[in-house]
Amino acid sequence: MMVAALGMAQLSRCVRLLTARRAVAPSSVSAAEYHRALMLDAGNVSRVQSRAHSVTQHRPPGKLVRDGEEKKPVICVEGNIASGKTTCLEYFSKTSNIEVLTEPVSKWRNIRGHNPLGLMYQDPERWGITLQTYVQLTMLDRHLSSVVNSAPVRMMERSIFSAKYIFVENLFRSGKMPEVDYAVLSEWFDWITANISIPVDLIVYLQTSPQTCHERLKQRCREEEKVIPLEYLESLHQLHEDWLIKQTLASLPAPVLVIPADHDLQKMLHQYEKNREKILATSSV
Ligand SMILES: Nc1ncnc2c1ncn2[C@@H]1O[C@H](COP(=O)(O)OP(=O)(O)O)[C@@H](O)[C@H]1O
Ligand SMILES: Cc1cn([C@H]2C[C@H](O)[C@@H](COP(=O)(O)O)O2)c(=O)[nH]c1=O
Repeated sequence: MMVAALGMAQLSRCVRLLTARRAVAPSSVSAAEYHRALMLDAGNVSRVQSRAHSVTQHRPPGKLVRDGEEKKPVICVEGNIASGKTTCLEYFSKTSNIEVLTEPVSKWRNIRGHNPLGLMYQDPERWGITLQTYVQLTMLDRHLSSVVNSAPVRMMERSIFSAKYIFVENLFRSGKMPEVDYAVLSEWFDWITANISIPVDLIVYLQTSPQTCHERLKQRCREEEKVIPLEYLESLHQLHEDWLIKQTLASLPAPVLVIPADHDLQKMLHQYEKNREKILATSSV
């Protein structure tokens, strides 16, 4: 469908589709078109913050590469807890032909009958390393996962980079992760990123206020997260800003497109439409 012409009625329908989680017939966009458009677009996307990593760097020499890796562009959607990442991914998956990889939260809540996510929130000093080791493994697995369909673009929820730069960093800086745990996780992370090719072509940052996330988090009511205070979201927010806006925290694996995301759902869908070209770099979706 030509989404550029999407009207209010269609947007409302998309809101209903998101709620109902029904499938919509995919449309087509080629990977070659995506690459070309993304390269051409680089100069005139005003809110793309930097271009630290080019789409041509899919196979850096000397790194391990997953068998049969395709040069399918990878977009990572980043943002605070409950900022609307899943909702964003669902919207694009229902209105365009993309492969969507959501965060493996269900694994973090249940590994062989244990719940490392819940344990971490109960006692971060003891269980932070346990959760973050598993997050790092499962996120790496997501990055390296085989292409599951013929969609020319892959959209992922978060990345191995935000797990490290935001969550591990926050645990350590807040004094809730012992230095030795942080050192072990950092060594693992450095080894992985030095030796394994983890291509990311664009980061979409859903920029919210911590207050908005706190409201949405309470509304979502995930059992483990009931203990999260506003201050925790404020710390995570600051790290996101340092990493993706100020670019003082750590290197960026890809350019950043910032989407203000405090708005209600209807307005967010407008925002996604406004940014569709920049995100998917095609007009044929
Ligand atoms: N723009 C929005 N306005 C109000 N509520 C929203 C909006 N986007 C998402 N939500 C709701 O907020 C909660 C968190 O959204 P979700 O997409 O799961 O966030 P994330 O994946 O970033 O944690 C969910 O209950 C979702 O329905
Ligand atoms: C990546 C990552 C996540 N978490 C926690 C934070 C949240 O409670 C969930 C993810 O939920 P979201 O709604 O998708 O934001 O997992 C964590 O503690 N450590 C991490 O590295």
